[in-house]
Amino acid sequence: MANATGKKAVHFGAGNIGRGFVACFLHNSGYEVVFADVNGDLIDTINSTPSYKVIEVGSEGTSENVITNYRAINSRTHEEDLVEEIRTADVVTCSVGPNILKFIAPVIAKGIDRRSDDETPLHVIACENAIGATDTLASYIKDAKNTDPARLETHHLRARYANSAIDRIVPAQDPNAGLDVKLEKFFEWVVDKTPFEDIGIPPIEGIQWVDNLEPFIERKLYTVNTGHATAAYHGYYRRKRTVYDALQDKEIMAEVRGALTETKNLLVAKHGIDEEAQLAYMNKIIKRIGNPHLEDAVERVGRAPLRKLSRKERFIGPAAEAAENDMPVKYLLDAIEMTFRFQDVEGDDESKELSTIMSENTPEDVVAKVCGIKPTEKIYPRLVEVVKRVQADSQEE
Ligand SMILES: NC(=O)c1ccc[n+]([C@@H]2O[C@H](COP(=O)([O-])OP(=O)(O)OC[C@H]3O[C@@H](n4cnc5c(N)ncnc54)[C@H](O)[C@@H]3O)[C@@H](O)[C@H]2O)c1
Ligand SMILES: O=P(O)(O)OC[C@@H](O)[C@@H](O)[C@H](O)[C@H](O)CO
Repeated sequence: MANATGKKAVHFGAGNIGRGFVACFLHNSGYEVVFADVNGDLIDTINSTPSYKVIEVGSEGTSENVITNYRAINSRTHEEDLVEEIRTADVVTCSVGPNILKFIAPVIAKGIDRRSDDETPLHVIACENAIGATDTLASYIKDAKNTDPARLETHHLRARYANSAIDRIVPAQDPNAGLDVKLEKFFEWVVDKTPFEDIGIPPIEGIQWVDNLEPFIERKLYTVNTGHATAAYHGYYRRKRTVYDALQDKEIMAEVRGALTETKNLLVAKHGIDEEAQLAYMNKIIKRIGNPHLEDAVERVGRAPLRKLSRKERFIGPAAEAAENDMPVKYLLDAIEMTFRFQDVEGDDESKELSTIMSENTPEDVVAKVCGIKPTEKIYPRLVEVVKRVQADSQEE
């Protein structure tokens, strides 16, 4: 909905990818950005800082982008203000983490419900590392707890939802850097255009609009994130500080190449991606995650191991599907084992929960609960063996 000052986007999650990528592209496309977050200090800093820098770093040197025209609202303490912003926004985006989508859904539902059926519907795009993240958000928004079932029939007149695949490495930032964000130069933001076709796609420069997102999101998650996480978990186990440090170790590099060769075989067979093109993509990704300028800590990349060990995620997703098709999964299983060993890491609640789950459950129950894999699936006995090995080592320690 265009207002007197131009286009407006509400973005949930003013963290690394939010400030460094999504808001930067929205700003460069002429949007005013209203950040919604729950971190009070961050909200205050955003509201008292009129501009911040997005700093791209790489072997080609450094370049800077200055971001202005934004505000922030605390979604915990100022819900009514946020509902009004959503009522009058053109776009809602988010990068809060896949497990947080259920918490942001109620306020988005209220904002959508207040919109007029006669205006252009709100464009909603979740920017998370997860397959179908916008669909997940939409299902929470449309849940009877958040939207009156009687209003669902006309909901499409007030909001439309498009899945996306977002790719840019944004490491944890220097705590003294204020709002500035240091990140890699490379970016890719691919969005399904089909839900917006009859209402017009939002004019966000840099988005690649596609008809079929599945190959893009699977290629991204099963290459960038599988490779990144493989390096991080092997690196954590071998006490490396950053992903760059991990990749200097020849054995870890071989594990990363092995895992990405296994996902390459699956992606080529499943989506008909050209093998040479996927090999080139894989090599480019290995170079990107090994960017020495990013200082990307293994703990950030390995964060939330329970999420990363879940059914549709970067390891279990491709490993289960490849095993079902009798394709090799040795390196993926090595990486899965390292993920199960990522326990009790300071500042990572899921790594603590993982430790409890591992100590209180049989290997079979762990595979069922954590990975969502059934005994009838071909990968099942191999995962049980992995869990047994990790549990046995924990008992010895
Ligand atoms: N950092 C990257 O390289 C990168 C790249 C692509 C995609 N992503 C994805 O983007 C998402 C965010 O990652 P990040 O690295 O920016 O994390 P981050 O921790 O830097 O940012 C998350 C932000 O969400 C906020 N938040 C938490 N709960 C909230 C709530 N209920 N309402 C509003 N805000 C809330 C946090 O306060 C924080 O500011 C994840 O899904 C991640 O997988 C990250
Ligand atoms: O954000 P996560 O926890 O899903 O994964 C950690 C990193 O692999 C991820 O943030 C990458 O930096 C990003 O996906 C690159 O596009």
